[in-house]
Amino acid sequence: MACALCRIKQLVPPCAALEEISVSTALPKGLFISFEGIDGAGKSSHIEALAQAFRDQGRVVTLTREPGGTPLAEKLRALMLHDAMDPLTEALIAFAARRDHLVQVIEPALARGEVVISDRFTDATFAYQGAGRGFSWEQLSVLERMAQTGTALQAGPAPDFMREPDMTLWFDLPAEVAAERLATARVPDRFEAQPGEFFARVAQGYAERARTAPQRFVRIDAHASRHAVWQQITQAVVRKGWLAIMVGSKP
Ligand SMILES: Nc1ncnc2c1ncn2[C@@H]1O[C@H](COP(=O)(O)OP(=O)(O)OP(=O)(O)O)[C@@H](O)[C@H]1O
Ligand SMILES: Cc1cn([C@H]2C[C@H](O)[C@@H](COP(=O)(O)O)O2)c(=O)[nH]c1=O
Repeated sequence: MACALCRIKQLVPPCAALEEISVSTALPKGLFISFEGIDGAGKSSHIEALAQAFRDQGRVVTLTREPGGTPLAEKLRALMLHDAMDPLTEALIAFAARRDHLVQVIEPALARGEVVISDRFTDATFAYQGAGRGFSWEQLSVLERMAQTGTALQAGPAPDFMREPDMTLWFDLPAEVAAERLATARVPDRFEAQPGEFFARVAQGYAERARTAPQRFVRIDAHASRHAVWQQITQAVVRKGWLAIMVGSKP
């Protein structure tokens, strides 16, 4: 469609006004943000608030979780959280659920230019099945590559492009503090029922994962007040230029 002046002057190629129109109607870039941390670190207390902050600034948000996010992956979640199994079975189920989640939900939303916020993603598998259960990180890396490659829908990424979050907000909290927070909170699932040493290992696993991807990870000091945690989250996304400064916003 040419602008009014172009039509009158019958200009070909069209003028800058047309370029402006095409720029302004272009899809925003999809963003993929994951929330990570041990059980009880405080992720769920802020995830909806971040989604709302994006909506308030005109973005469409897909809020999702792992394991889960699709009908099939939610069935796999129920198995993972409640049925006894060995560490490799657990890891395979986590990646099977993730593949379905990527193909059915995450990639289509990113291709539509949405903001995808996921309560956990692959770092949880490295932390829980890797550091927590003692499963080899090398082998988890092979599964990661298989499950997260070849899913992108937009033209552009190379065939071997492996989907990862653009930013991971890592809620870092000592295992004993998380345990205190969860003590009265709810009936524990198979993971939440694990002893303190398990969560200490999982917390170390997250720290190790953060060391390997410093450009993606943002450490959130989750031992702070809810308000201070929220400020750290908003600062991280504002610093990236993904949100404008949010004066007086709160979780
Ligand atoms: N900054 C905070 N200070 C004190 N308590 C908090 C803070 N943030 C959350 N909590 C409380 O800690 C408990 C766990 O929080 P929340 O459910 O958000 O954690 P989570 O990381 O989502 O846990 P899970 O991964 O197990 O679902 C809740 O009772 C919540 O009210
Ligand atoms: C993605 C993923 C998750 N887990 C564990 C971590 C938690 O204990 C549960 C999910 O419960 P939440 O209340 O939704 O946080 O699952 C895991 O062990 N491996 C994974 O890949």
